[in-house]
Amino acid sequence: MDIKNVIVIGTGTMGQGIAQWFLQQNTTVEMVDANYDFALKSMDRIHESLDSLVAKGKLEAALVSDLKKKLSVKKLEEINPKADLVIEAIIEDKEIKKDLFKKLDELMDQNTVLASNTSSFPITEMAKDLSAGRQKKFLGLHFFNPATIMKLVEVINGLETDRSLSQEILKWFNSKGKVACLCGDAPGFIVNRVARNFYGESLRAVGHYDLEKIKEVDTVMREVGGFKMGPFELMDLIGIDVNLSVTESVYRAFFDEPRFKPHRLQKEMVDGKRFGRKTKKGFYIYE
Ligand SMILES: C[C@H](O)CC(=O)SCCNC(=O)CCNC(=O)[C@H](O)C(C)(C)COP(=O)(O)OP(=O)(O)OC[C@H]1O[C@@H](n2cnc3c(N)ncnc32)[C@H](O)[C@@H]1OP(=O)(O)O
Repeated sequence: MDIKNVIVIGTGTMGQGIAQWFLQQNTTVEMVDANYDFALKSMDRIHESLDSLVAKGKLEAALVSDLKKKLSVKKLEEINPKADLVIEAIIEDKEIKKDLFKKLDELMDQNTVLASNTSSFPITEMAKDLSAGRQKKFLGLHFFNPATIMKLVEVINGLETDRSLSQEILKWFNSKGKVACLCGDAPGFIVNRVARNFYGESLRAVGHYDLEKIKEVDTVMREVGGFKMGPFELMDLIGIDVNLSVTESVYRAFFDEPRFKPHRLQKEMVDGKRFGRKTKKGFYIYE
């Protein structure tokens, strides 16, 4: 199989990274966002990112000029109905995602594959209101931030997903340098489930906002634990708001299992609009 045309819906941090990664595979990418101007800004940021790869000598200027022509911003009703793949990377709200997929089910050709980049919602449940044919062509494709760099892609089958399709997609990603792995359709899949305790225990260890303790935990996990980033640095990268909604969703999906319980400090940070790097203020301040 080959993926030549992709539509990415939702152009926040993840959607933007996913769109850029596909573009760099020479795929035609259409970006859609409920806020059209925001999508245009995301396209500008992809252009800037590609230009910086040219400046670093990692990509040829001529190639980047060709790639930019393959990237566009569209309204939902204008997208190519025959695209190979649509990836949804919108807000982590199950009902909003399900409504979008119902619209896409009608809009898109029967051969188009629909995928969700959900961090935590079960794929079978997301697919259940779609037509029987589409349920076979619906799966989870979960990328990691920054999507242009992080190799892992979790591939998740719903109960009805055509197994040969997910195997083909898995092979396609691996042939493009990603490390794709098949995960069970369990809340949080693999990484976001295991990582709940990385964040949760760290939050419980500091208890309340205390920058010195936060730095201490991060330093220990990075320098001694061998993690690329400490838990608080990583929450700032992912977005503390995004991380809280993933925590709440995993917690609820496991019937309020105490080990996945969100921490009050996460909520306090979100209430204070300290979302992390994207607002220049999270556990750390970014000038
Ligand atoms: C919530 C979701 O459902 C799931 C998730 O996304 S969970 C989060 C998963 N992500 C992680 O665990 C990230 C862990 N951190 C890392 O891997 C690394 O620290 C990192 C890749 C972010 C940065 O790498 P590091 O070597 O520490 O720093 P640095 O030297 O500044 O950057 C390395 C390269 O990454 C690039 N980079 C850094 N941050 C970036 C970002 N946010 N976006 C795009 N590129 C970035 C840099 O430009 C640099 O590129 P270059 O080699 O061409 O110069």
